[in-house]
Amino acid sequence: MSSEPQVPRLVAVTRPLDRIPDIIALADPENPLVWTRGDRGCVCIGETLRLTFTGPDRYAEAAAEWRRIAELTTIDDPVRLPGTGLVALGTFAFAAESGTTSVLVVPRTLIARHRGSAWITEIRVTDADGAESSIEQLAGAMPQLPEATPLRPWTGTALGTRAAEGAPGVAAYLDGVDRAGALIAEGALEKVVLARQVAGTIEGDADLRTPITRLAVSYTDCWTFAVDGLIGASPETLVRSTDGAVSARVLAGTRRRHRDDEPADLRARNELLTSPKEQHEHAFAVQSVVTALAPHVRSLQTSEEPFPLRLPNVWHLATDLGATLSENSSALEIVGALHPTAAVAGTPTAAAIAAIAELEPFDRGRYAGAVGWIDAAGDGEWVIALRCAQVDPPSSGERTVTASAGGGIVDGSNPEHELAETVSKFRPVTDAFA
Ligand SMILES: C=C(O[C@H]1C=CC=C(C(=O)O)[C@@H]1O)C(=O)O
Repeated sequence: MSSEPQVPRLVAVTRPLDRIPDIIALADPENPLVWTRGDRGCVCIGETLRLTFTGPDRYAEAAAEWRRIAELTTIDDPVRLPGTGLVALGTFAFAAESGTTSVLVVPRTLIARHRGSAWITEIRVTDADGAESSIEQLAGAMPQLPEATPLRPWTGTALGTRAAEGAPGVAAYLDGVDRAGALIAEGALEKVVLARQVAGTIEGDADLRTPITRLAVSYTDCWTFAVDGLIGASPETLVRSTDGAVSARVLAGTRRRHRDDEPADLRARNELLTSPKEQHEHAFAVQSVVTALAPHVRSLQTSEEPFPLRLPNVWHLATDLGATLSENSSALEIVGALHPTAAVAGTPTAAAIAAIAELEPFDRGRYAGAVGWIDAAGDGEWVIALRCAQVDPPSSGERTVTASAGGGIVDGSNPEHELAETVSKFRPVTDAFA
């Protein structure tokens, strides 16, 4: 259900910057809003609008509301690059019945770079912000690049040992994988993705730019994000949509990296590429994306066979997809059509979701949902919220950090191996918050 029954009228002004900003350094240390990969990305300072959504129609309602807002927004944007003009960042809950809200945040100030170009965007509500309300006034008072505040020392936390409240411990997770295997053997479903959660605490005023920087520096093939307390670095692109061109990267199938032992690392890679079980698990994920994307696109092409994607912690089987939009769908509408893919739910989808509800006795929150951004044209980039943790607001001088990781269970999955795989998948977050 939408929290904003009346459609606000916004103004957005973008101007080029003559200096390339350090995106992460400019983020609010305690409430960072960041989206970055390599020489691209943005940081947002302040909020002009926050839209919240819950329930089974959260993606569709967000997409419809964004369309209405974008139509009514006055934009002054001479830069005209992906992500200039009006933009919102968002993070969505995995499950329809989740107690966690899904949000779209329209920033007050957005500072971004795209390779050698950089810009600043200011966004306001026209009829609520007094002197700043008209586009002329906003354009006449554009701020310069702000100075970053100094980084505060990081004290860290040992994430990874304590199960999150209400989440299964190691024994319960192993039992869940066993029971999933039994459901698959009975023919109730073919694949289900089971996750577990671990928790830790950080100081209430911890400077979150440290874990974000660590993720961005180490996971250069991933999108590093910080949206409404959800912080992570995801390798899996749900959809990237630019001027009618759509792309996606599907991942499923994993082996731990052996970074200190090259022969063992190559063996792990080759095992992954030749394992019928991993190929099978991967094929379900690709099929789910192709089926969901097909009605919205034409000329859908995929890489011929899965390729090995090397990340610092794991190898993944990966398939890249490209297509052309056949209708005027926005990135959020495509996200709604794709979620949840078999990389995070299973096959068939409904049976997998039911099995997750039965075998995973906790709310995934935004883990395995979508996180990304959208602009006024409906273009954007959305990834699956993997390799991430939710940082709660401070309470009694501390903030709880809850990290989630899971893996696909198919016929022949071994519970101990699945457990080890979750440990490898937690590593980006446990290292970042260490
Ligand atoms: C569910 C997760 O990863 C998915 C993405 C890549 C590989 C996966 C796998 O091999 O099971 C999972 O489908 C996770 O990281 O929590």
